[in-house]
Amino acid sequence: MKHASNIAAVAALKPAYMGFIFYPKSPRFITEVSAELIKYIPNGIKATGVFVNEDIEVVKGHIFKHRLKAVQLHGNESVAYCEAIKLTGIEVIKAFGLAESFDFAQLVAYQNVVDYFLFDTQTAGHGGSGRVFDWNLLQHYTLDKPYFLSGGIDLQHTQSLEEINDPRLYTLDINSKFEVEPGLKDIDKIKKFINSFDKF
Ligand SMILES: O=C(O)c1ccccc1N[C@@H]1O[C@H](COP(=O)(O)O)[C@@H](O)[C@H]1O
Repeated sequence: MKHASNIAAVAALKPAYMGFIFYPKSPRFITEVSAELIKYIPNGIKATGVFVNEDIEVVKGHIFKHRLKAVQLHGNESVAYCEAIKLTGIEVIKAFGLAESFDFAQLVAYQNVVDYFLFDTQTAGHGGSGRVFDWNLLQHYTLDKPYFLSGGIDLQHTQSLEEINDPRLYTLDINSKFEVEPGLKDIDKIKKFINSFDKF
């Protein structure tokens, strides 16, 4: 999210979270000017900073400056790193890129530190790929911690998403498939997506 009127239009749809990408290599990277717009997000929506292997003091700076309610960590952030962010009092969402080779055992060490896991598609770019992973891999996830499902979710996935019967699936994270251009969300398409569900 980068543009004031687009942020307001998405906020009007009342998502639980709105994400702002503080990763310089992303086409959705927000500058200082666009980061200022976060303050216009209503209290009921969690303004979320998305970071990739960022210096922890830089993350903390954004948390306080922009009054973030959550951070979404998309790199190789350690358990200790997540713990330090958690001490700031905000919600920590730790993202993992899934692929056949993914070792689910590594999640055990994070489970008591983070609020949610986020399962995305494993790519070199760390996220925002628009690619879907094989959701059957989630059969190997044995912990109780609820998770966000992410990675290339599009309008065409509604029915398959409805069929996922997993109480740990906390919410869906949509991104690049609902854009007119990077950082500019397609409001009509998001409305269609929301209205196509009975659950979520
Ligand atoms: O969106 C990005 O550019 C991005 C860059 C680096 C890390 C995370 C990023 N976005 C997050 O990636 C997932 C999946 O997005 P997509 O649906 O595949 O486009 C999502 O959680 C975004 O918040």
